[in-house]
Amino acid sequence: MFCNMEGKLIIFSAPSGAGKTTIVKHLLSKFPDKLAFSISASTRQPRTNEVDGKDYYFISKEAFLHKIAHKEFVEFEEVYSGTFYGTLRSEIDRIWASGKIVIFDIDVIGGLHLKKKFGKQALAIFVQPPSLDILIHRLRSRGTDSEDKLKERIAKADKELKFSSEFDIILENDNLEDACIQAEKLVESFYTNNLVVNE
Ligand SMILES: Nc1nc2c(ncn2[C@@H]2O[C@H](COP(=O)(O)OP(=O)(O)O)[C@@H](O)[C@H]2O)c(=O)[nH]1
Ligand SMILES: Nc1ncnc2c1ncn2[C@@H]1O[C@H](COP(=O)(O)OP(=O)(O)O)[C@@H](O)[C@H]1O
Repeated sequence: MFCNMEGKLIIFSAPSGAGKTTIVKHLLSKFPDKLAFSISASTRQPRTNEVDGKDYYFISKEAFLHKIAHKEFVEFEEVYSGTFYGTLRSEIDRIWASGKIVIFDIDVIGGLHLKKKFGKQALAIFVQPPSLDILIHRLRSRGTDSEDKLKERIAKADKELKFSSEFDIILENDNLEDACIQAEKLVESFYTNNLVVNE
């Protein structure tokens, strides 16, 4: 499928619990005419309040493998054992065709893949929690994961925190309001070409 290479992308990556979904949702409500969310495909079960076709395209593993075979993903990963997530090329095309910037909530390795693929078209932001302990506390308080799933997320988080320096920007998420204001400034600067990023 045709992929217009002129558009822009803003990537939010971080370990689970750092606050990227919260910040991305804030930005989408603040800039509805500028940004649109890349809805990933995922094989995980929807959480309460998550909507198919809004938060994710929740699909079976068979359907996911079919999409891999048909080269429908720009990137995909088995983020947690047995659970796949992927960015659909059709999402990027759809959003660029509407004249908006694509915004992503994606894991750290996936974020770095997108940055490598799109170079300076992409602003890659790493959301940094104040500490691993606080991140664990946020994950537990969110109350969406079983103890086993929490352990897997925490083990992965510890590794992912080491990749922060590979991103264009590190955004501290200690006080949520401050982080959202900072994120708004980054979006506006990137949108108006006042923030030049590396290849
Ligand atoms: N590589 C990749 N990761 C994704 C994609 N969509 C979501 N993720 C990431 O997969 C991880 C798990 O997401 P989720 O199950 O929603 O859990 P949460 O991060 O704990 O809220 C998170 O780091 C997401 O950002 C995608 O399309 N590709
Ligand atoms: N700065 C913050 N201070 C306290 N709690 C936060 C902050 N940012 C996010 N949270 C909360 O932490 C939990 C994890 O945030 P979430 O956005 O789901 O993270 P992620 O998408 O990175 O996994 C959520 O319950 C969210 O409301």
